[in-house]
Amino acid sequence: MLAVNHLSHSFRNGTEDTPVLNQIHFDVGKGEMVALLGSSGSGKSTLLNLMAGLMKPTTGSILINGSAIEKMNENQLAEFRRSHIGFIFQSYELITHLTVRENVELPLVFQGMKPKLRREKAMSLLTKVGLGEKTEMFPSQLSGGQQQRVSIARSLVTMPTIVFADEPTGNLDTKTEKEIIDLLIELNETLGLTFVIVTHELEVARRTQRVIQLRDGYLVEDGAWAGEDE
Ligand SMILES: Nc1ncnc2c1ncn2[C@@H]1O[C@H](COP(=O)(O)OP(=O)(O)OP(=O)(O)O)[C@@H](O)[C@H]1O
Repeated sequence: MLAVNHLSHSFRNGTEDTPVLNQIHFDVGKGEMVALLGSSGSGKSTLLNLMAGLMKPTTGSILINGSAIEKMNENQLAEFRRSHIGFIFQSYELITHLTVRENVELPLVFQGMKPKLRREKAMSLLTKVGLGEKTEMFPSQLSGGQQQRVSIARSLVTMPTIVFADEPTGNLDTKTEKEIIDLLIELNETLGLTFVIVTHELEVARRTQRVIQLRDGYLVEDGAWAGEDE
């Protein structure tokens, strides 16, 4: 499903290379739900951006369903991301002048799907995430938790191979955070979707099956959640 092979990444500051990830190596199987945990600056976002094909690694490779994404050119990658990768952002990234339903339909518009079918798919997912009554509203008319539900529905509407989430509960209060985690777990269990969730919220890590911890660019733990400390 996902294989991260001896991945290292450095950023160039002027003439100096600053290593941010060092020899990161792990696999994620189909249907797994993994939390990627680490304190600020540990390299979580960089790793997520590499896995989602938003950046190319300095060395190492990332295989999704057996395809090495770092070897793809721009067009191949865009096409691959459209059909295989879902992404949930901390700040939702919804399009304000489109309705909730239109936002969820958008990835299917890019796939060239016919309006009737994409509308049905969007409505069905919006019902699943508890927004069946809000489909014709605009994002600004919804709460933060509801906007994140729209973003989740949008990330799943293409039935991607893997869904990456970047601090999906980072802007939410504790109660809403719990509801969003419950929803992600339910979607993982009922649809067999594979999730990698970047977080520094221990509550998220406590609830997933597996936690991968980064510290200063190194993978320091990989297994079931075992403690209170980061
Ligand atoms: N474009 C860049 N150029 C130079 N250095 C960068 C760049 N992006 C990130 N870094 C550095 O890489 C390191 C890891 O950053 P990253 O954003 O991956 O960490 P993080 O664990 O996601 O942190 P946070 O939880 O605060 O988002 C940091 O030291 C950061 O300063």
